[in-house]
Amino acid sequence: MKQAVHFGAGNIGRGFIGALFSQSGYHVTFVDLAEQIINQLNEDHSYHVKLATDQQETTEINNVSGLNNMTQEQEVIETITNATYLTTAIGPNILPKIAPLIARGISQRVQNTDDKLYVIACENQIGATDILKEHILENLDEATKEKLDERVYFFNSAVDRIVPIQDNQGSLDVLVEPYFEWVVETSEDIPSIEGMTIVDELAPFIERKLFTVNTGHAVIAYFGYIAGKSTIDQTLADEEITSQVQETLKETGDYLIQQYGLNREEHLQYIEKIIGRFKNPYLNDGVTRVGRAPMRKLGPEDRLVRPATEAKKAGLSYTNLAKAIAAALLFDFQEDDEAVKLQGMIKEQGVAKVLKEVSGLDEDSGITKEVIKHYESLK
Ligand SMILES: NC(=O)c1ccc[n+]([C@@H]2O[C@H](COP(=O)([O-])OP(=O)(O)OC[C@H]3O[C@@H](n4cnc5c(N)ncnc54)[C@H](O)[C@@H]3O)[C@@H](O)[C@H]2O)c1
Ligand SMILES: O=P(O)(O)OC[C@@H](O)[C@@H](O)[C@H](O)[C@H](O)CO
Repeated sequence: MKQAVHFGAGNIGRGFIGALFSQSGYHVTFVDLAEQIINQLNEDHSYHVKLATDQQETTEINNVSGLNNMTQEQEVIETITNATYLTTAIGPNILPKIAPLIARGISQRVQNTDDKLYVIACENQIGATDILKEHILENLDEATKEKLDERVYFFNSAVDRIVPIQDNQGSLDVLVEPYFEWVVETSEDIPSIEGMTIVDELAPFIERKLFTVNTGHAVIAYFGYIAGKSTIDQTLADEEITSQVQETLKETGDYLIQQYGLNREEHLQYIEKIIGRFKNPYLNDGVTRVGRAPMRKLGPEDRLVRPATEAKKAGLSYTNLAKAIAAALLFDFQEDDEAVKLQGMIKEQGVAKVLKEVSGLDEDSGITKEVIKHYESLK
């Protein structure tokens, strides 16, 4: 049986990427440090993906197993040696941590076989596979690096499916929204995977996704949090916040339309479809999940700051994006390590210095001034 090894047996791992490999006839080995999930995968060898709809249509996912990357390094290396695909959905900040083990797997593999391995990071981050590749290369010797050509391929991708935190302790089953899109950038003729879309150029797809789905989501999460809401769909019942989302997505939309020559009508329909997805009442998706890791989300290339800087460069409006950045700076959820750290930094250094350090924005830039104005009125 063809083999896929997937790092991150969490919501997207089990609920989307791993499920597509299994449905395409692969055995999927999930690699994770969550001992309970790994044990259960090895006991059950299957789980269910349930759609967040009225009917809860359910698909059984088979041929799955698990390995713990902390305690079963040698087994992970063996699995990489035999795999066709190596994917991740583990969180952008974790990629540097898993790269050394992947590098060891690749080193052993290229000694043993000329078969091709396709590496794809499925994270909400522009160029995530390129970043993972850099970390892997740092851990390879020159002889191995020379053997990568035509043996190990690295493809960037964009991944879209809302999978909330699961409310079913002790079960591997995953509730997911019906919609999904997995776009992979390559010109190679690669083994086909059900549900994977191949494109020559990823930039318009990942930017459209990140700066519409994830920007919109972040706006709802941060304004919802401030308003004391607990879920995304509940927050959208607030008309003021819904209109804030629409105004912000008009700003990212104007940038995307100009940058990629998108059709305005089609893009407006894309926005409406996404807002419809956010309203799904069966998902029960928490504002604290969607707002998680605010320092990552305030990064210079991420969903709030990048469209604001691009809009500014293009002479377009960015005031609603600045307001969303201000709302993100007020996300003080105590169970989120980045939120706690960010609040400490703001207290110590003030907003302008934090925006410089976290978002790469100059202290006297127009965006920083606009963010501070909104921050003062929101707090
Ligand atoms: N959930 C979604 O709606 C969604 C949609 C699209 C993309 N994504 C992206 O997919 C990625 C994963 O998100 P998720 O929602 O599935 O998160 P998640 O927390 O459900 O899953 C992450 C998994 O990684 C594991 N992990 C963390 N650190 C690890 C380490 N050092 N070694 C091994 N395993 C480790 C965790 O135990 C967990 O099982 C993120 O980049 C996210 O942005 C998520
Ligand atoms: O995963 P994050 O933390 O980058 O972003 C939170 C959500 O916006 C995200 O997980 C979406 O649900 C997902 O990107 C939908 O495709």
